[in-house]
Amino acid sequence: MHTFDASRIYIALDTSSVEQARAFVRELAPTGVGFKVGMQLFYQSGPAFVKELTAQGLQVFLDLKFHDIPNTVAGAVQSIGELGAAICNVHVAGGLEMMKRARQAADALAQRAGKRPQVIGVTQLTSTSREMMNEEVGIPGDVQDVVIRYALLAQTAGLDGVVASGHEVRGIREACGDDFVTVIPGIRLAANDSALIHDQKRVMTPHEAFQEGAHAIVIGRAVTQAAEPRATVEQILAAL
Ligand SMILES: O=c1ccn([C@@H]2O[C@H](COP(=O)(O)O)[C@@H](O)[C@H]2O)c(=O)[nH]1
Repeated sequence: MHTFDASRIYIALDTSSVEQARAFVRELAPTGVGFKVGMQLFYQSGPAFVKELTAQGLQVFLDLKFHDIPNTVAGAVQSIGELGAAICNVHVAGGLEMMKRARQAADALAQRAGKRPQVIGVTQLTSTSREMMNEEVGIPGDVQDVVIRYALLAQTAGLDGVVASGHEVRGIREACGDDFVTVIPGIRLAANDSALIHDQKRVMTPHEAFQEGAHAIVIGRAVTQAAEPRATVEQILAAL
């Protein structure tokens, strides 16, 4: 039996079929974890699968990373609002006005339905390295500095928090305060095993991310591609 609040861990359901996703949910829900539905699953299973999860009382992070003009993003938040997800997200790079409109749409939902998802901003993807950011995308400086700047902008817009890597959590908490939510993907069980890091660049173990002060973490392949996903989650929880 573990004392750690398992709902601070979201398992990324990046599966190629809804049946596969359901099988993971059946196996892992008893551990108390939440689930992240991203583009791969949402674009095939649609809102119905999100509702299916929230109707069971499961905690869902709907990771669709909206990035469009303010009016369209506000409409998107309104559309997904009634699915009952705990968290949804937008790209900070969409700008202040876009983020404000996303938050307003969530507030309008709270007025109508009595609750709303937390709206958080994606800073720099955990698959982005300093070289990629500087040379490919053309944003100069340290990733950490850019992420903190984005986090401050997200906070100014009224967002509840950000998605970042574990390497930036401490800086975000210092800049934005302890209540500003940090949700951390790029989680690997052995951060120094390059074969298991896949396309991620800024990685950390669950223990390290929570030590840094993460509010929640996202784990995908380290669990879903494990030989025994349930035992892997239990081991992570026991170590926390
Ligand atoms: O910066 C980001 C934002 C989102 N993600 C998402 O998290 C999971 C991570 O999956 P792993 O298999 O654990 O790498 C995935 O769904 C991404 O879309 C992210 O990795 N980084």
